[in-house]
Amino acid sequence: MAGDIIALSSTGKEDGNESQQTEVQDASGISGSVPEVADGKVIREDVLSCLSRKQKYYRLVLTPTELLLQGTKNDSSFERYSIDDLFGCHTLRHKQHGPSAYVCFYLYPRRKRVLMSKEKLREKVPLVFEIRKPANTYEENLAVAAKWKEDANKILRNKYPKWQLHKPKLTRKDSTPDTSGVTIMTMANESQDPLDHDPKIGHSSLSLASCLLFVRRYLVIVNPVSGQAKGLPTFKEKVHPILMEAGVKVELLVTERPGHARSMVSSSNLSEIDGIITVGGDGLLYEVVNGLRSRGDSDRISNIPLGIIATGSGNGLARSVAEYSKEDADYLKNPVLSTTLAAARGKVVPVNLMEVELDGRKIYSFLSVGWGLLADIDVESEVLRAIGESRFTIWSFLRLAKLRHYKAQLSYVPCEKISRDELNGTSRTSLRERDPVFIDSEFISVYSTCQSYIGSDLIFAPKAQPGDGLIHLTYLAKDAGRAAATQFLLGIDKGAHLSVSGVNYVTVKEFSIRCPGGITGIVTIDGERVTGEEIKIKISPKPLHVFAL
Ligand SMILES: Nc1ncnc2c1ncn2[C@@H]1O[C@H](COP(=O)(O)OP(=O)(O)OP(=O)(O)O)[C@@H](O)[C@H]1O
Repeated sequence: MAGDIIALSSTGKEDGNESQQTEVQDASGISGSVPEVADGKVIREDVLSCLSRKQKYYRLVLTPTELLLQGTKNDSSFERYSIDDLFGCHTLRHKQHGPSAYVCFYLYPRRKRVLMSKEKLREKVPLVFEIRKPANTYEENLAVAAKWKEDANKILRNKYPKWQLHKPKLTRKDSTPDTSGVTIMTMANESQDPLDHDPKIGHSSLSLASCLLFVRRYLVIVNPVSGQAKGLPTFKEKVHPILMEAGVKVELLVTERPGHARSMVSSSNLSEIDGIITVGGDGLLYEVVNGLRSRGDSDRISNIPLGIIATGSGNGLARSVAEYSKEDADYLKNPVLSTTLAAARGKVVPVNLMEVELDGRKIYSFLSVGWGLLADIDVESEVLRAIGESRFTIWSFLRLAKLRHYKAQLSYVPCEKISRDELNGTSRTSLRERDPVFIDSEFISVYSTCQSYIGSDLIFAPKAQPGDGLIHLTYLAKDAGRAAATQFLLGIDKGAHLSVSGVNYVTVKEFSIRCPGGITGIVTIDGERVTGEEIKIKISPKPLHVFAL
């Protein structure tokens, strides 16, 4: 622990005053001026002792867009961190109650992991600085540390306005939402500490200096049996610490049975909840989306942003959202970190949602509606669940060997994006609708999605864009034959299935399937089996809002 620091200078420029060129001479040996910064503003700067680095002293500079570190005497270059990579800031104190206070910045920048590789991936870089002026009491040092924290959090709040939701209500004692008999644990309280046992900081002797000012409140729903049944430990060890760093207060629901999440979300008081995070797969998310949309109360509640921590065996929406926000590489390497940071950041993207009408019932689908070959494989291969993902390959061969055809009338309204050139600056709607199409035939498969990926590595609609209002529909009629069906299945992991001869691909705003005497065969909505006479699907006018970086 740094113990002999003397005469540190500090410059705090409240409310974005003009930058001053400040000379610093102190025990650190760092001298020189505050750098010219890109946006011309220095909000706060100081020379401080850094606990999370081997080198002790750094000049630390906070601007509205960057955190800069100058480490070496007479070195005018600065290590630069974008504010976009800052996910939280807290003040800390030593557990032995010395006079020093500390400020910690939680950064997750992209860095090269392997020396020769060009690939940069997100990685935690916590920066802990000691505030200790010779004559100051702990309270006085804490006041200086708190200024850094306030300034950093103010920048984040200005940049990400969702951070300010419900702020006035957060000062009162914890209250668990009315959960209609469902047990929800309040996870975070003053004694919990995102730093505890953090090996990257290497100072388990530090704890939070004052109680966390929670700026947002999330309901986290964990399916403990999803994927490899590691949902709960994953949440506790990898997700919750990052949410705490970002000042998120967590209400936790661990599901006990199928349908639990849906009943909880559809009936509880969610008025103080700023986001719902699912830790599981698409099945858990399906329950949450339908539970939310079944509520009769305000649009704000049914449109609460959703976060998806992908720990299930099917994570199509999480993968699609990572692609929309250009976080693919990070997602593929570490889906839990990538999706947790998105939830912690609080930024959202609009995501297409389909409204499915099935014999008078309304069901919401964020991923896919399938009938025929793909739906058969998805559902019937459940009997081989124990063997993992290879169940799909085995069942595909079985179904191709005994190809089935289903008689129906498929109708759809083709719809496409109007190019920017055609729009030419006018405020016309960007979708063009064409005349309805009716096809009476025997079908091998009808499959639709409104996202790019339908599984972690199945790119079904490469051209899908977030919230573009389009359903991507494919169908194979009987005369396409087995060869086309085989090519179709083989091409899905690369998006090559759409160019197979005999595969029809259209973008639509609505479609329906009618069978004489009711739909035969299996119909799936987001992988869940449904039954009915007639099914009508259209794009929902209200998209989902999903956390994305
Ligand atoms: N505690 C529980 N016990 C058993 N099933 C549950 C529980 N909680 C939720 N479920 C059900 O588990 C199903 C699958 O959940 P989820 O999508 O999170 O995991 P998954 O591993 O991706 O599963 P799948 O491969 O079936 O999609 C959901 O339909 C949900 O209703």
